[in-house]
Amino acid sequence: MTSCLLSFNLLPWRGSRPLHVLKESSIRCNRLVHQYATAQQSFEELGLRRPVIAALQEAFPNVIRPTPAQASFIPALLSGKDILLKGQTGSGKSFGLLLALLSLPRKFNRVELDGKYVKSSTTTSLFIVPHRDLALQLMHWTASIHASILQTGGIDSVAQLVLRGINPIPAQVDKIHNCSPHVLIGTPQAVLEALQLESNPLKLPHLSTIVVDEADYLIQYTPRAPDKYKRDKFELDLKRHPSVTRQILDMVYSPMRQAFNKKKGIKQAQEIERPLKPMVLHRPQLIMTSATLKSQFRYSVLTEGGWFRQADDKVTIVTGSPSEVEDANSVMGGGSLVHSALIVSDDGTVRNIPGAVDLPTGTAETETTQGEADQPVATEIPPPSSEDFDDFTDTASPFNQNALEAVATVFALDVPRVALLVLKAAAPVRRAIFDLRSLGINAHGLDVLEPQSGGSFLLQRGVAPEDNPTLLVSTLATTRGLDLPDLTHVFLLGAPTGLTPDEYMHVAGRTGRFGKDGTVIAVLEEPRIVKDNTGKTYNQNEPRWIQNIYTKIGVTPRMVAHFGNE
Ligand SMILES: Nc1ncnc2c1ncn2[C@@H]1O[C@H](COP(=O)(O)OP(=O)(O)OP(=O)(O)O)[C@@H](O)[C@H]1O
Repeated sequence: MTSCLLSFNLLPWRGSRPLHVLKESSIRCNRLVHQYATAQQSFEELGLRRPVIAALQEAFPNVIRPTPAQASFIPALLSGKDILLKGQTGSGKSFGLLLALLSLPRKFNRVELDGKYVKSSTTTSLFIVPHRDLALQLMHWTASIHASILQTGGIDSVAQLVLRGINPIPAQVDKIHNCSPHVLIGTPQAVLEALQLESNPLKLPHLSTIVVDEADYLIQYTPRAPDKYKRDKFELDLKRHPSVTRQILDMVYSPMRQAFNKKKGIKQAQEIERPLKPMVLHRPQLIMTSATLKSQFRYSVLTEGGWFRQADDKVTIVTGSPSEVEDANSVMGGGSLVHSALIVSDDGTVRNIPGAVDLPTGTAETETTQGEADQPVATEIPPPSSEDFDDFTDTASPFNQNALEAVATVFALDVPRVALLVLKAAAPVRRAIFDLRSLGINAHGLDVLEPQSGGSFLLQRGVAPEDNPTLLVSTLATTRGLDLPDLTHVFLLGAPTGLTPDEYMHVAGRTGRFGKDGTVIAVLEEPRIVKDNTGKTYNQNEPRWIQNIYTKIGVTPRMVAHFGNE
């Protein structure tokens, strides 16, 4: 406890929050984003604390001024507003949110120490992310910034993790209990487990802020189905089996809603107004973000959950799209993404998808209008724990070897340093690595904790040697939000039925970030009849599925030069 009491001074800014500086309905708000996007504000002007900015400049000298997205949401966050934030992949959302959370005034409790009551810092914000590697990435950014603050205290008082599969949750909770971090970063399942412990030190309703990153992945929502019966059924399922993140948010916001409703006799979820007692009054500011927050998601979380404040001027909706980006080189997410797809026949021949063109085409990521019934379901899948791979020589591979060979060919010819191969959500990563290594590829499971397996690219911004490029292998479940600055190519192995344009865009968005170019190549099987797990047969047409996605996101595929189109 003592070290923590000493080190909370690390973040000494305790000025009162400015009053709501932005007054906008969601529509007016979009205009405001546009205005911000062209303004050349500094981090200081946005309200970040000076020590945080100084440490940022020391730790990340390339981060000179805010991105348009950051310029839009940082002032809103610091003014205490709830925020729904949609911004292009690689536009600095997670990074900027972290900077803003580090700039929030620290919260304090009175605790008994040696018979006296002293002020002790408590956790100020909770940052919920979908998977372990993203949590580790945020922690690494925080640690780099913290290391650059001259007036040092322990990193534990600034940020801590709550994650499954590293230390037992009770041990992590004890650490939080002994020294509350300013920002707690965790995955939903681990946070829920921590909350369910008797010794739970996380007083969620006392937090200043809760951030849900990749929110449309973590929170299911009622689809825009034309059929009322289907909608009602979906709603009922949601109530019966809420996702873990829904459960966490309900734990925080439902009691307040009920208290308010009881007091006011109002049935609908309402904003808790000033006249209530302070204990009931406080509700953590809520921020949800993703590159793909569809209007139906926004509507759903703003109305159904009862989590967001209801008053218009207390919720900021920030939506970003490439059309708002005027100078591609001056902002992130402005690089050009090239999309390609290869079709692999059973005889091993490989051709480009019909309609692929020979000329470079820019990206045109637009909001999609597809039905939203196929939402991805967030699952926490542990990454491969070790690089000592089993010998699979005597067992049949579930992977199409011709498809892996196509990946290996493009990788060998085109990838200068590092590429990412994304498999279906539950695919056996270790087996894929074994197969790729048999083809002579320097393949590793993407694992932030292993330097060879992504850690050096992800955390230390290391540069992969050109003489032996690396192919990192991960799954659709574990790539969201990850930032691999050196990445030039993303391979998507197959197009699982149900892959949504949103999921595709998140995968594609691992490259082509901060003004750099990137290439996304889907490697697909010929249309065929396949059996599902229950033995039922269905038509699998991966090329058509990907073509539909291209149409919905408005891109024209480009030919991969080494292969023909017949
Ligand atoms: N203002 C800035 N100037 C330059 N680089 C920045 C700035 N802000 C963030 N970055 C860098 O941009 C990268 C991407 O940021 P981040 O992961 O936050 O993007 P994102 O919008 O959350 O992406 P995604 O939607 O894919 O999760 C990081 O490497 C970060 O260091």
